[in-house]
Amino acid sequence: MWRRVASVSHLFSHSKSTKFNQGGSTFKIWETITSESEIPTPSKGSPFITFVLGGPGSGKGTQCAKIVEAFGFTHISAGDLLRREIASGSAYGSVILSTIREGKIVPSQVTVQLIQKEMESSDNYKFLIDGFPRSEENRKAFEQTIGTEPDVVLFFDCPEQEMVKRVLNRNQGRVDDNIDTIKKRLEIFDELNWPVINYYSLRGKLNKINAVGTVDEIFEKVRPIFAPLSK
Ligand SMILES: Nc1ncnc2c1ncn2[C@@H]1O[C@H](COP(=O)(O)OP(=O)(O)O)[C@@H](O)[C@H]1O
Ligand SMILES: O=c1ccn([C@@H]2O[C@H](COP(=O)(O)OP(=O)(O)O)[C@@H](O)[C@H]2O)c(=O)[nH]1
Ligand SMILES: [Mg+2]
Repeated sequence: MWRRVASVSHLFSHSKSTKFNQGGSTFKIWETITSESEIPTPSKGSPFITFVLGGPGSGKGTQCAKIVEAFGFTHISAGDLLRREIASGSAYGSVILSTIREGKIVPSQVTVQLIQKEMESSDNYKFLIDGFPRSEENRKAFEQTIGTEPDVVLFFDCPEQEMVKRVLNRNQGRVDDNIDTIKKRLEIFDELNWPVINYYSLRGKLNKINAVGTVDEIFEKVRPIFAPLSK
């Protein structure tokens, strides 16, 4: 089993920043330019962790599938783990279901434990953690339990109108893909996910990707970030 010995700090250089306003505060997001020399060499002795952030319907899961195919990551979708937990009839099932139905965030302890189990049972060392952390509390709980920070953070930046349209057309029979829950999820995203995005931006780890366009067009913006990694 892998265990990270020391955390890798700044992996990317930054060339350009954009300022924006959110909830009355000004945030700065770095547009990241990557180059081969800036990517750490992952080794089988320690995990290489990518957090994949973005609002509901921004295309996280879709792009994760492309990254898995091209770069051999193991995809861990926090939402899928929680849905699997409901389906398995676990003791937490009913709490998770009502939380998801209300568009709220499941207690960190539950989600982190599921992610940890998934990581530890994998033979791979390259992980895409999709849809997590959704709050600062999530982020801190992961760091404390797993004992490391992510190596790379992707943020799929998508206008609300486009996210709503995509979620309403998703057709996966999810209890939370209806207009009322989507509104709630977007509110929670604005309130709790932006601080996480800002945190990684300040730490120089954020890769903001414009999530409007075709799936392939967006993947062409993702590919250079991982290009130095072999499959
Ligand atoms: N670039 C895109 N353009 C249009 N539709 C997309 C795009 N990427 C994903 N979708 C569709 O939008 C819906 C939400 O995508 P998904 O990957 O599940 O997003 P997320 O995991 O961020 O909620 C899915 O039905 C998916 O097929
Ligand atoms: O770390 C997580 C991930 C998901 N969720 C819950 O699961 C729902 C669906 O998450 P998922 O990532 O599958 O949704 P997506 O953003 O992909 O539409 C969220 O709205 C939350 O209620 C959560 O509580 N914690
Ligand atoms: Mg998803």
